[in-house]
Amino acid sequence: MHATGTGFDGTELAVSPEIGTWLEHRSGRADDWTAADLVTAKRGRTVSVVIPARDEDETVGGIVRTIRTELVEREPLVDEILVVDSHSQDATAEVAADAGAAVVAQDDVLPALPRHRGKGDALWKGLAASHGDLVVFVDGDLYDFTAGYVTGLLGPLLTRPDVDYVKGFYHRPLAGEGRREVDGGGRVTELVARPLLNMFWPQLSGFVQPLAGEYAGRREVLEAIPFVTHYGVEIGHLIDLVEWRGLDALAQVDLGHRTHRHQTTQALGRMSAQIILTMLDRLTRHGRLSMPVPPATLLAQFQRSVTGPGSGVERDLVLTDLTLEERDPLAAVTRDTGDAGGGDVAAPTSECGGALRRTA
Ligand SMILES: O=c1ccn([C@@H]2O[C@H](COP(=O)(O)OP(=O)(O)O)[C@@H](O)[C@H]2O)c(=O)[nH]1
Ligand SMILES: O=C(O)[C@@H](COP(=O)(O)O)O[C@H]1O[C@H](CO)[C@@H](O)[C@H](O)[C@H]1O
Repeated sequence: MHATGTGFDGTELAVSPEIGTWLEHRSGRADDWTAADLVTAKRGRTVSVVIPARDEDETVGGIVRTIRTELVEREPLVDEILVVDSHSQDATAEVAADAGAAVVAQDDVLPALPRHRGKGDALWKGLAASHGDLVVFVDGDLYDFTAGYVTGLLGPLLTRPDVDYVKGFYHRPLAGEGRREVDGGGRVTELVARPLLNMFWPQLSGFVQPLAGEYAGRREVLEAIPFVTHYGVEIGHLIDLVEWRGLDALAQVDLGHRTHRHQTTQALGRMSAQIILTMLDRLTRHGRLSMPVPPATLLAQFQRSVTGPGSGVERDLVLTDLTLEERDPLAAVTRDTGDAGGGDVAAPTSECGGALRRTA
C-alpha cells in the first residue's frame, strides 16, 4: 500500500507499524476463497445470514435469492437466511419470505424485553433469533450485492481461528437523482467516524470502511458485546471489540463495490449525532473522558416549512431524541432470563451522565 503525506516540517508521515502490519496480514479479498473451499472448511460449523430490513421491499428479495441460489442450493455454505422486519410499512416481510428467507418481526423477538427501534436493535434481535455458529450481517438496501460479500466475510472466520470479527470494505459511489460521485458514498464515515476514530482509537485507522453494514463474527463473541440500538451499533462494535479482543482478532475483506439506497443529509445528521454520542460514551466508559456536564440528547434540525409561514424563522423544527440506548450482551440477557423467551430485564443503568440509558 502506498502512503502519501508530509508533516509541517516536511517529514514523510506514516501510520504506526502496528497498523502497517495489521493491514498486511489482516486484510483480504473476497475472491481469496471459493464457496466450495469454505464448505469444506465449515467442519460442522453452521452459518446464519441476518438481514436487517426497514422498508426494503425493492432490494431485499434479490439479496435473499442470490444467497439462497448460490450459497444454500448450489453450495451448502449458508444454513439460515433470516430477515428482521424492522417496523416496515411496505411489503418487506412478504418479499423476503417469497424469496426464501425466514422472517421475524423485530418486536416479536424476546417480546418481554423493553421495545426499541433502530438498526442496532434489529441486528441484536436477529442474533437472538438465529442459530448459526457464525453470523453474517448484510444490509437489505444493496443494489449490487453478490454472494462474494458472504464468502469474503466468512473466509477469515472459517480459516483463521484467531479472527473473531470481519468487516467488509468496498468502493462506495454516491448514486441517485441523476448524480453519481464515484467515491462519494460513506459520507458519515468520511466526515465523522474516520476523523474521530483516528483521534481516539488510531489502532482502528486501518479499517477502510469502519461503518460498513456488511460484517460477520463468531456467535460467542457477538453474544458477549452490547449492541447500541441505533446507528451507533457498528462503531460501538469496533471499539468494544478492539478494547476487549485486540486488533489482531479483527480483519477486513475487500468486497469490491457497494451501492445502496442513500439517506438524506438530515438523516445522516441524526446518524452522525448517534455515532458521536456512542464514541463519547465509550471514551467515558474507558476512563478517557470525564464529562461533568453530559452531552444534551435533543437534536433540533430545520427543514422547509410544510405548515406555511410562521413567526420568525420560516422553517419547521425536526426534533430527535438522541438518548443512547443499547442492548446488553445477549449471553447475559438469556442467562439472566433463563431462556430466550423474555422475563424481567436488567434494571436500566445510567452512565455517561445520563446520555446512556441501557436496557437489556
Ligand atoms: O431502524 C432501522 C434502520 C435501518 N435498518 C436497516 O439497516 C440497514 C442499513 O440502514 P440504512 O440503509 O438506513 O443506513 P445507511 O446504509 O443509509 O447508512 C438497511 O437494511 C435498513 O433497512 C433497520 O433494519 N432498522
Ligand atoms: O458509511 C456511511 O457513512 C453511512 C452513509 O452512507 P452513504 O453516505 O449514504 O453512502 O452508511 C453506513 O453507516 C451506517 C452507520 O454505521 C451503517 O449502519 C450502514 O450500514 C452503512 O451503510
